[in-house]
Amino acid sequence: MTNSVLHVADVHKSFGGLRALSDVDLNVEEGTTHAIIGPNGAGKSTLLNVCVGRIKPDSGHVVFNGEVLDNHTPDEINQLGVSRVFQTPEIFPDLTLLDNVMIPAFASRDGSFKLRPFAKLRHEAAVRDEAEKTLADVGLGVMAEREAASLSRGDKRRLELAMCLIQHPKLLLLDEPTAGMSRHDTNRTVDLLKTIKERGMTKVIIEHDMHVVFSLADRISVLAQGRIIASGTPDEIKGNPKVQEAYLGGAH
Ligand SMILES: Nc1ncnc2c1ncn2[C@@H]1O[C@H](COP(=O)(O)OP(=O)(O)OP(=O)(O)O)[C@@H](O)[C@H]1O
Repeated sequence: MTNSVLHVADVHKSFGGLRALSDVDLNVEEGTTHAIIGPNGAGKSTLLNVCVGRIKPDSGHVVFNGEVLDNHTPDEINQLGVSRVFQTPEIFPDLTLLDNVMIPAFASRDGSFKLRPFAKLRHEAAVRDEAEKTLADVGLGVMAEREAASLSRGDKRRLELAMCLIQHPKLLLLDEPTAGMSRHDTNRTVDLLKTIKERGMTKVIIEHDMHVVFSLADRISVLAQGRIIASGTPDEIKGNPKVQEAYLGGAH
């Protein structure tokens, strides 16, 4: 029997007169990679923001691992095991890569990092080892002592991914992880995400690059004008005329 890690139930969200999400239902099964695709402005980022508690829906619910998230802050949702890689990487530019990865590791081991940041130094050696290993996993091992500001855009995204992975999230949400990357960097990122998939981590990925989507996704949901117009396996989505009309046959 499959196990739903993330359940989005009948979510609505408007910004003023604009309906960004209407009647959105989504089920993400444990260990799968679920892609959300759709044209620009379809509501994909809004949906991820609702899932991580950055945007509160007007109605409907998000349930993670059986827990209703309605009243949880983004920090609490992160502590429950949900991590997100943003469209614009959220890193500490003045710190080294190693420090960037150690910070969320302290947070996930000891509760909110903001509370007692340096009371946790006894863990430092173990955390440092794991941070070095995680940087190596994402291909940034040799740059561990460099300042994060000096990285290329693609490497910043890989760094942010390392910052998520070290938290061992149950659910990883990726908002256009290959946007702006060269084909070479995109392929490296796809390989990395495949490795993570082999470890059984559940992922939701927003992506415009269909090569990436069809390389990684077990299931795909298509958003258009704030509504899910189709959900299914990659083959079902490829053959769905509504999807071809709304998305695949369009500008993308
Ligand atoms: N904070 C906000 N205030 C007002 N309107 C917003 C806000 N956030 C998003 N929107 C609008 O909601 C709609 C959905 O935006 P969203 O960013 O979720 O789409 P998207 O599918 O992620 O688009 P893209 O692929 O271009 O990133 C758009 O019309 C956008 O302009």
